[in-house]
Amino acid sequence: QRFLRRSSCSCPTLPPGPPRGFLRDNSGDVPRFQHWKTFRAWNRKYGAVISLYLGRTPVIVLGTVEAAHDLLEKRGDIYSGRPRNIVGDEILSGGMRGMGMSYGPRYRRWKSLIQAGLNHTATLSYRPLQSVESSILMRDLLTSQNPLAYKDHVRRFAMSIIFCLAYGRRIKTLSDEVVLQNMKTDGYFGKVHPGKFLVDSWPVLLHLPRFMQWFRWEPERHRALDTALYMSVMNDVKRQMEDGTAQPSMAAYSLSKQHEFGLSDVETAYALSAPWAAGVGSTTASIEVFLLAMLLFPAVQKKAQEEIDSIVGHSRLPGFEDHDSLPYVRALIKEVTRWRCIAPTGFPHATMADDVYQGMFIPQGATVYGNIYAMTTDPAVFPDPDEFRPERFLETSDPRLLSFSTPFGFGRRICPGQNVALQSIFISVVRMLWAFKILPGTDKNGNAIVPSANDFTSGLLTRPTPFPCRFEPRHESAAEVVQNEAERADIESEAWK
Ligand code: HEM
Repeated sequence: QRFLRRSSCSCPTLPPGPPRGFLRDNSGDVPRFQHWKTFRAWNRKYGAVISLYLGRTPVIVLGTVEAAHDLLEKRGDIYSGRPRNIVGDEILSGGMRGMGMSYGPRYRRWKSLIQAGLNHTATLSYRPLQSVESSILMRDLLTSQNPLAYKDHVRRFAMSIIFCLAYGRRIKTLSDEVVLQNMKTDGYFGKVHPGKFLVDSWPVLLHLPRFMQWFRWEPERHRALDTALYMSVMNDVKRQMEDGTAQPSMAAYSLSKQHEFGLSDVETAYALSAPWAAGVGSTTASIEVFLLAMLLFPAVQKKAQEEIDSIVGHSRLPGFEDHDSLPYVRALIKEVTRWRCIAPTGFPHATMADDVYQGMFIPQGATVYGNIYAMTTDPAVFPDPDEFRPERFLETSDPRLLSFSTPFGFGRRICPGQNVALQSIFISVVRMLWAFKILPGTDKNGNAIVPSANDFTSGLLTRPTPFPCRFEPRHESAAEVVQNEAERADIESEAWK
């Protein structure tokens, strides 16, 4: 009612957008598959700030970095909420997953634990761990015969880093019981998006007698499983702390300071699961995007390898100490995160008060998407956006490119794990480039299977659909150095047993 009145008087009106359909609802116009493409088309047609309705909720989509900066960053006091997600956040997660929490005291308590584990100094301290895991990844890639096996190796690499920094223990194989349990959680969580359940559109159903609230049954069963898993991995650390065998980890630190964070046991357990929930799929998908780009743009692969050879030579693996001497590789990684961003609409923010921007009314309770996909493919900022061209980040003085972090979101909700992610990506990417010719798989006649640049999954996160990829040692010493480094890593990794 309020929104209708606003838009039909002389007060500022909602931003322009696609024509409202039946009951003013645009849900039918938003495809289930890769909805970000439609959002981008609307941003191009109607402007940098557009509005639509999903059910009864006004939705604002921001299509340029400037608009995202003006609103999500500069007006963070208004734009840092999250939309209500009854099934996903309230029923399935008991309101304990920080990513879905609205901005307020509970979120800030959660965030202080996350910051303690992912701040700049903590992130630098994970480099030895990331180095060890990447050495093991290199051996996995060198020795595996199956051209699709890299997916599991990369996933194990990303998972083990996150699990170690959160709980101080490695994941040696994807058949680890904790991983198998977690797959059930992840699988279900991925399916719980707002709009799927009637109660998200009709919260009045929450007034039904509880035994009649059929929509609770399945998520509540999953919540019990998730809680048991998160508590059990945290309690393992508690026991190790009592025995004096605990490794430094986010869990050990936050348990030792639990009263300062002001979180209960179960809230702490859920907070510790956040890197796991947000950091594994995203890092894995980014490394897959890197591999896809290397198959499709072999000249870029070669140029990066030449840079690495000139700085590192052939007798040792590159490491973090080489980071600052490899500008092309650094630009290549930025381009990986831009060329095919893996969180195309970010995670939705929500407004906590009414606002007016450039004469347009943005109501309290609106869902606000930063359209990362539109921003990272804007030809005015990134000419020929489908081209994978690291040079665009080197031959520029445009501040938007020099401090490029768009793929990680905006303002107070910006990804707190971005530096952990970038370190994992750097160390794996630079070592793969050093050691291997990254080549397409071949069919039974020996012809290269060139993957599509556009075949991606849909969801909150997107990743390339699987494509075969081969890893061929680039020079005489590569295999030997990889094997030796992996043996050393086996010994060093004992620290995180
Ligand atoms: C390349 C890899 C990654 C990408 C592209 C990425 C991207 C994002 C994006 C777009 C958001 C939403 C920001 C917003 O609301 O504006 C986000 C949030 C978040 N990310 Fe990441 N992320 C990555 C890796 C990681 C890693 C490795 C971790 C943990 C170690 C992590 C932890 C989180 C958490 C906890 C949030 C929620 C923050 C909040 O709601 O306040 N992410 N990420």
